[in-house]
Amino acid sequence: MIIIVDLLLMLIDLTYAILAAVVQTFLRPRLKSIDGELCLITGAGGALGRLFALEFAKEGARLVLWDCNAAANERTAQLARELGVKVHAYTVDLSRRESIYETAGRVKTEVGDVSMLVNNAGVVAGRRLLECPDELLERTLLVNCHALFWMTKAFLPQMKAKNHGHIVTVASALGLFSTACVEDYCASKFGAVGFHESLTHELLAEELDGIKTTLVCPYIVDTGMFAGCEIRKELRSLIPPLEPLYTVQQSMTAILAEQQMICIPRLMYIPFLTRALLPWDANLATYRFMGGDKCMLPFIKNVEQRICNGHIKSS
Ligand SMILES: NC(=O)C1=CN([C@@H]2O[C@H](COP(=O)(O)OP(=O)(O)OC[C@H]3O[C@@H](n4cnc5c(N)ncnc54)[C@H](OP(=O)(O)O)[C@@H]3O)[C@@H](O)[C@H]2O)C=CC1
Ligand SMILES: CC1=C(/C=C/C(C)=C/C=C/C(C)=C/C=O)C(C)(C)CCC1
Repeated sequence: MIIIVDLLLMLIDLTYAILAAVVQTFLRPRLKSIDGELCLITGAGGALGRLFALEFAKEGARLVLWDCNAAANERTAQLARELGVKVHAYTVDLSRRESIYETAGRVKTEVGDVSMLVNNAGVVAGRRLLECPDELLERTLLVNCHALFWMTKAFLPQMKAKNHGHIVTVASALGLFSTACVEDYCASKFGAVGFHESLTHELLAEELDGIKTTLVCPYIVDTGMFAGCEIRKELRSLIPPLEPLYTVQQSMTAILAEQQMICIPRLMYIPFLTRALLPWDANLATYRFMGGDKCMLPFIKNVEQRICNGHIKSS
């Protein structure tokens, strides 16, 4: 008898959740205030990280900026300070667990409790699997995936103590569906998506409803990280690479609306769904038609060229 009641309650919840999601698609979401929150952004010296920092600064958040590139990070810090917020920049190597824990300890004593964590830093090997040095493949997993464990272990306890916080995972469309020649990246971003989902379940199971999570899954963004990656010529104007500022503004709206997940552009929900719904060969046929199967080849060529020209190291 109890199971029948539970089943009915579940069906009501399910219907409500679907209707709410449909309605929210058409309504302007209510955005929360983050004025005075302490927000830590990783990869803050990079393209999206810098824009995230400036958007959080505009919302009045105090910033803690992490990056391995001290000069680029300091530049972001300067730009954010010009917007009138307090900024603390730290040089850290996210591929090293001890570096994360040590820097997290310094943040706790020197600045205070972080209430918003934006795990944005990311890398890609950009080589064919069989030609890629092992260390480079490992680095992608360490930075894009393992660092999420250590960052969360370092900062979640403070959030739990107050039942207040927000953890943002910048993953990728390539964490939801995959393509050729980016095995390291897809493995790490699928890992990041799984991490985000499991953490979200854990927080809800513990009734820590004051700690929010948001997963950000963009398509190619014009930051240079995937320079050369392209789909079939005729379809490029239909799904062009994203502008970095647009990507960050869309992500900010999702974060401030406490949205669980965002695909940018929305069109990316389609390959995400079809990957699960259609047979492998049907997906393959659409990938081939759209040039999704070989989209990374010019990117890999580009990286090879930059190695030849000495612009990047071979290992
Ligand atoms: N660009 C794109 O097309 C897309 C990007 N994304 C994701 O968005 C995020 C930001 O990407 P984007 O801004 O384009 O990339 P960038 O390369 O511009 O920025 C990444 C930043 O992270 C830093 N970083 C790299 N490794 C480490 C490390 N071990 N420790 C500390 N910092 C590190 C980089 O430093 P340095 O430059 O010195 O290496 C850089 O400043 C990434 O997670 C990426 O995977 C998702 C979808 C599409
Ligand atoms: C595979 C594939 C596509 C191409 C996707 C691309 C090119 C994604 C690139 C993403 C990047 C660079 C993410 C970085 O984090 C299409 C055309 C949407 C159709 C469906 C299959």
